[in-house]
Amino acid sequence: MNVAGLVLAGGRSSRYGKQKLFESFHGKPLYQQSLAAMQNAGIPSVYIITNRELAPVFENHPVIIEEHPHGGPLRALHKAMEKLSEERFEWIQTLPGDVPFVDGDTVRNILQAAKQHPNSDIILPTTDARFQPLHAAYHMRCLPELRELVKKESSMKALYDNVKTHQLMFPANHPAFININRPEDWRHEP
Ligand SMILES: Nc1nc2c(ncn2[C@@H]2O[C@H](COP(=O)(O)OP(=O)(O)OP(=O)(O)O)[C@@H](O)[C@H]2O)c(=O)[nH]1
Repeated sequence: MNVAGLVLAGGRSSRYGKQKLFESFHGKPLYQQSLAAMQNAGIPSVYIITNRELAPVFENHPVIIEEHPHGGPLRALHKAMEKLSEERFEWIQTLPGDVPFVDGDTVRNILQAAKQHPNSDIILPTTDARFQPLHAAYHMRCLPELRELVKKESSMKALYDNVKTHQLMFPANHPAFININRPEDWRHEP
């Protein structure tokens, strides 16, 4: 299976008060936990999608730059899929960049489900009855639907409602899905 990793790293961090992705966690910028999780899961090609303003900070890493900053995850996924559609990839595995406890096993489980359900278009993790579309695997077959939804300014939910989505259940309170929105969220270490 040919998989590209994609770390979503172009948010505003308005609730955090400054860019949370570069906060130090275990001596490294927070977003690097997501890169490490992808690499530990055996994904050799991992891209960061971000905007023009933040891009220079990721200087040593392959970056995809959005034309319109802060367009949200659906637009970011669309941009990355267009960009990578000429390459050999079948799936794009996404991760947000603000998840300190994400790990390779979680990503490996999602990709295992992709192998077991080859006709699915999305492997959508679900925990505590909540969908986790920023931690999902998207088959390249989603591209035509993504093009339509971006024109309509739809949300991520519209995508997983409109294509063949396989839900993958994770236990409640799974640490890989804890994200940092505000400075006080660091208190909730698992
Ligand atoms: N590339 C890209 N990443 C995004 C975008 N919006 C959010 N993200 C990323 O998605 C993850 C979750 O983001 P959120 O916490 O929902 O949004 P945020 O804009 O970072 O923060 P708030 O302004 O507080 O909502 C983070 O890693 C963000 O950097 C976007 O428009 N483009």
